Amino acid sequence: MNDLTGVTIAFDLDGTLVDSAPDLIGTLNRMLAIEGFAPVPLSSARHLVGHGARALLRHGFAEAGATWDEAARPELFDHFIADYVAHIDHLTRPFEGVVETLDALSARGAILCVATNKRTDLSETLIGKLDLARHFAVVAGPDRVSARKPDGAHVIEAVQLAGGDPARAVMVGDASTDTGTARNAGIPCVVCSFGYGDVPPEQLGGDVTIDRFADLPAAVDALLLRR
Ligand SMILES: O=C(O)COP(=O)(O)O
Ligand SMILES: [Mg+2]
Repeated sequence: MNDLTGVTIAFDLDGTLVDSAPDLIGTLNRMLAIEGFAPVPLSSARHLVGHGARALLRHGFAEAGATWDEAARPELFDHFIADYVAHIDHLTRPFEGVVETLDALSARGAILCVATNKRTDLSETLIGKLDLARHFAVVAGPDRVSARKPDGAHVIEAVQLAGGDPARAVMVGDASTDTGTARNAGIPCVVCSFGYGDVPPEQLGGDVTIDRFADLPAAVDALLLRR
């Protein structure tokens, strides 16, 4: 096993480290119920997670036949956040193998950080409640950096905040936002097929696809060898 000292691995959060769709869609469905609309099924709505809360609301409302008009009803967004915070870890769990794999990568010297389109405060709350905080040098939501994914600046600045070198970084994600970020930043990308991607994983434009989180170290080794 190679030494990973000097390598930084930047993780997407929703759909990559944690299976958070049940709680996010739960909040979406409680809001739809208040507005008098039927819930959207988890199976058809999970691919909406990964582009931030506003995108989830806009597309989730559309899927239910409702209209998300934040300009007319700004209180709805605050309601979404309050409801989500109240339920943030009810059903959400790390994907299988996450804790052991992060420990193994850290033990080999890698710096780990998070680059997510979920707001930093919500991300830190969730990561704390799931007892994952010790793994990460920094958790960077879009509000902690100068631009949000798929802008490459999001992952570059997250890696720098973690004390790492973007020239020796790898992105790990589940959606087009992540592969786009990696491409824009000029860093390689591992795609997690078990996440919330909206197209088949091999069409996302990543460098390696993994079907289990535990396969990540081998994927990182393969990418670093290729470089
Ligand atoms: O959609 C979100 O809330 C953020 O999702 P991400 O962690 O996949 O970037
Ligand atoms: Mg994601």
